[in-house]
Amino acid sequence: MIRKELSPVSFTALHNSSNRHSIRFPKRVDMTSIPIGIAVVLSQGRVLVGTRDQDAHLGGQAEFPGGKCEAGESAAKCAIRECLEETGLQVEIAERLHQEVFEYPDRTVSLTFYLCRLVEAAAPHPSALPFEWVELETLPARNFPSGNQAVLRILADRFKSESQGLH
Ligand SMILES: Nc1nc2c([nH]c(=O)n2[C@H]2C[C@H](O)[C@@H](COP(=O)(O)OP(=O)(O)OP(=O)(O)O)O2)c(=O)[nH]1
Repeated sequence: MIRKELSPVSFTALHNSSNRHSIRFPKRVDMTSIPIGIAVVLSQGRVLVGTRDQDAHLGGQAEFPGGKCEAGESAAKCAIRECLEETGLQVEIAERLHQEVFEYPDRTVSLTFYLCRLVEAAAPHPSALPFEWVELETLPARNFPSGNQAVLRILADRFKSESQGLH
């Protein structure tokens, strides 16, 4: 008989009758959240921030450019597309900052935030746009929805630790 060495963990799992025939799934399998791609566009220590339409979900609150992913679209592509549609600015992804499933009272969204930078040649002056450039330090004081609070903390930490800013 070939005796296979088992680690204490797998040995326990194999001999626990309740585990033997069951497959374990993560506690929460998320089937219903709406995927959202969001662009946190940084340029020279400032960030693009807009205000959500009054009649939209979370109307009147601050927002980064972003929106719902189209069928088959990645959150990253969505963030770039939504940013172009909403602000006229072409951006590229620098890194994924944060992802979380957030439950608002009336809907659950899967928010993926990307740190983005402007693509040099395609940057119209944003002063005429509904979005404005705001100093990174002022973000916590703005009226962002609850789903943005974690990413705001991440940005604040990054800004503190990278005293040169996130250019
Ligand atoms: N754009 C954006 N949406 C956010 C942020 N934080 C946050 O919780 N959200 C939520 C609000 C909405 O429930 C959802 C974005 O969906 P949306 O309705 O704006 O998407 P969309 O532009 O595709 O809208 P629509 O044309 O289909 O109405 O994500 C944020 O910083 N930016």
